[in-house]
Amino acid sequence: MLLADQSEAMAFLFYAFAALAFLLAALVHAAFARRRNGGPPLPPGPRGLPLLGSLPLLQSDLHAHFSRLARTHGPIFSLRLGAKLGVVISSPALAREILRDHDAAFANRDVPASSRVAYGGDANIVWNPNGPKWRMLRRVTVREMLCPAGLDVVYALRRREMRAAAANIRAQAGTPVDVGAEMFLATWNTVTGTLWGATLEGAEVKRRSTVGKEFREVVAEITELLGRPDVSDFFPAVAWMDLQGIQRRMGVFLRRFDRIFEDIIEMRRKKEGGGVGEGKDFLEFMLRLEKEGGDGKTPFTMTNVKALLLDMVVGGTETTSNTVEWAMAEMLHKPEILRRAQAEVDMVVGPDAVVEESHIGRLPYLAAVIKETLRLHPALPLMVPHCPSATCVVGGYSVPAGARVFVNVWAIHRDPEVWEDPLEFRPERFADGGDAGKRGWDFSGNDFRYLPFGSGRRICAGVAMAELMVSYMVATLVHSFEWRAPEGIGKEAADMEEKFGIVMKKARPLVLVPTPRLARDDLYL
Ligand code: HEM
Repeated sequence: MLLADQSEAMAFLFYAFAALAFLLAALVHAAFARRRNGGPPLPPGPRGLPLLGSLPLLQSDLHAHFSRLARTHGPIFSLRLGAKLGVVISSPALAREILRDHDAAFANRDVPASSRVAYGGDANIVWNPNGPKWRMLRRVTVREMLCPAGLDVVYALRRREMRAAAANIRAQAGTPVDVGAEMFLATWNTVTGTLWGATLEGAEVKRRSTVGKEFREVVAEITELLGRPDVSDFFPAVAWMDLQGIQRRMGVFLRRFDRIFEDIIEMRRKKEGGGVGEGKDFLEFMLRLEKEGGDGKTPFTMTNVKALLLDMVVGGTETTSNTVEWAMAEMLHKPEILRRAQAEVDMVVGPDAVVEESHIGRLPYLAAVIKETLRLHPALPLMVPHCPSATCVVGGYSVPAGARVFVNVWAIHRDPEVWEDPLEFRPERFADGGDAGKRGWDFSGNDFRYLPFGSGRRICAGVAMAELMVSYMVATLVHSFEWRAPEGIGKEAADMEEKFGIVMKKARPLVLVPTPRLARDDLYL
């Protein structure tokens, strides 16, 4: 239960102040009622409790909970969350209406109170409304950092980090290794290296893992808080009280990142003798843009610099490393898939060489493994909620402006109407002969039955980087090592329980024992 972990005092305060919000809720209700009289009805849905609606009834596995509700109420349903209306979409046809037919209206966000703590909530890409500012932030980020050409420039950095990760795992051969933690560190170093050209200080093995763990925990906390329904969002009148303490906790984590960003910017400025140099990394580019005051049409401030850094380190790290962790967990359960992936990489790379990014295009089975992983374990199971700027008709129902719209991509990816044996991990469906393979389903979001990165204007800005990093990491892990469960634990080492957050993770970390399988030891250096 959402509110089960609140202290009694908090609960008392909440119910006391909820009364204040009653008036607001009544007004909203009246507005909805007027709309019902004038146009199509609101989507059906659970009745919920007076005033609070379904808020206290939400379950912590929100994606699965919504999926269960869809079975009763249909592929579009609404639920009252305090003074706000939530709408949940669980079918490809309706996702298409939202993300293609009404893309302009739905390409907006309902900024959570916890995100306003971060640079006001509208200085970055993720939470900016569809408009010139968002377009500019997204354009410069993709053009300068995340497009294939921008990524090519920093291949050496990705290679160095991947080799360091392989060496680090090699050093732990025969002992249990936390696969997600290793991959997080590699991703973190790659993303921050691409942003400001630096890896974490103190690269010796011990230091590497402690620092990686520290940041992983912070990012995981942030994405968990972002996924948690917050009373402040549903009763704006009492938002200032921060009854669940979500804004306060978010503030602590964000101040930590802010200090890191300030230090890095300061160091960069000192290095350049007070000015901004001609360097090639993304920070350098942003500092120049900030100095020029923007692109001539839209201003670009220091707050934007830091907010974009935050977007990248929060949006680009855990999403990627969790996907690798799920892929490895699935393969532990199906050794024949691991064997087939290894055979493919062995054939292309050979046993006395290491995987390079240039090999990836020649690994179609590995690509199918990754697509299948993202089908069953989409990193953002409810995407980032959308919010229509105007009332739209979807599936014959009114979706009012300002509603919080969840596209349940997790449910769509497990829909038996779309997928044969939907709960089976079967990469073959994405390989050449498979149904999804024949249909050419990829990450572009053009087919609404498969959209792990979203679709339309708000599609993930980092698709190219994510695909590259996940493929490179999984290829390296399966090529360089044999993997088995730790002694006495068996396949429980890779139990598949999920922990919901805006980014979904494994409830328990995947811990496996690696054995080197490359021909020579020096290949791990
Ligand atoms: C496997 C890895 C990843 C997955 C599955 C993923 C998936 C997604 C999804 C589903 C969205 C929301 C789309 C929507 O709301 O319609 C999103 C947004 C976003 N992602 Fe990713 N992502 C991944 C990695 C990355 C990386 C590596 C970066 C950058 C370094 C990144 C940057 C962003 C940004 C900036 C947005 C916000 C886009 C906007 O609101 O305009 N993501 N991602």
